[in-house]
Amino acid sequence: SYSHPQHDQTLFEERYLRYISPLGKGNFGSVELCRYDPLGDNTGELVAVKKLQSNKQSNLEDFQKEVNTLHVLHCDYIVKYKGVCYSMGRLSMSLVMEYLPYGSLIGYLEKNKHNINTRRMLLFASQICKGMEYLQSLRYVHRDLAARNILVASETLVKIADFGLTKVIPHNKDYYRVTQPGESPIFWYAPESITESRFSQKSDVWSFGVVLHEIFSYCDIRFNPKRLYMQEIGHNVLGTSISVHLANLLKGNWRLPQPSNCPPKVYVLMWQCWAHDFDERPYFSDLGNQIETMIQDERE
Ligand SMILES: COc1ccc(-c2cccc3nc(Nc4ccc(N5CCN(C)CC5)cc4)nn23)cc1
Repeated sequence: SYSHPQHDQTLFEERYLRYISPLGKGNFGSVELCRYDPLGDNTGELVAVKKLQSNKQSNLEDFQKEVNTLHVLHCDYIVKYKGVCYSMGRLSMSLVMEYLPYGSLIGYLEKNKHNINTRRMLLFASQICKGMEYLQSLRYVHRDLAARNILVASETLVKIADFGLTKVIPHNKDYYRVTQPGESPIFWYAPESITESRFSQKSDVWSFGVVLHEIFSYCDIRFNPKRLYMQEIGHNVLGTSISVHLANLLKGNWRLPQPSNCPPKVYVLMWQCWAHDFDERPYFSDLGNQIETMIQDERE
């Protein structure tokens, strides 16, 4: 049966949404930990609430698109959307999502690096692959796949979050061209995204390779992709923009170095994701199969 959009979205009443603490700043706003407590006795559930930063019309439209994107996604490896909360008489709105207690992958890996083995890192990588496979089955391109946007639900489960930059590929094309580059995470971008603002399932695969590098570097700030690229480009680049230097570096086949604790077979996987020609990059289904095989082989 046809579901009316406004009835389809679960409505959270602002008066029951109790603020607890800040969780972070995203693309279009801040995310806060709240308890939705209609009974007023602290038995309500903890939720992550993404507040729209400013009531600029453009942000509201983009935010509504993010809500519509998340609303249709149902996957164990994608952060669950719970509903919306209107405030200021529907002038402002917030996105209500499930709260994942362990936070982003960056903080988690840094804090727990000494008791996370290769097997667990491969498990997280395979879950991100499955989440991306699901996303692509709906013709979505995430465009901001990075460890900072992966959340940890438990010691054995991670989920993809932050769909602020996600786009749907039109049916007659296999890529999406962006007009407003905005604040671009170019160090996670494929070459064609840097030079032509071209985004596809294969540019998300490139970014996944960078996420693999982050995971096997335990998200150590010293080996952060931006830092490693800038060391190679040189910090005092003048004139031409950094993205031109980065595109040339990638064209010349320079890639992020093998992290110290990274098994050679995983570094080979990263290089598959970083093929300059996007047609040579594997699909997330191929990557998922290769990683599953590595997990079986991991005796640890
Ligand atoms: C970019 O900032 C964020 C922040 C939160 C979220 C988000 C969306 C949807 C669900 C969700 N669950 C959590 N959990 C969470 C838990 C702990 C922390 N940190 C605890 C330690 N603090 C020092 C930093 C925040 C951050 C997020 N965050 N979160 C997305 C992007």
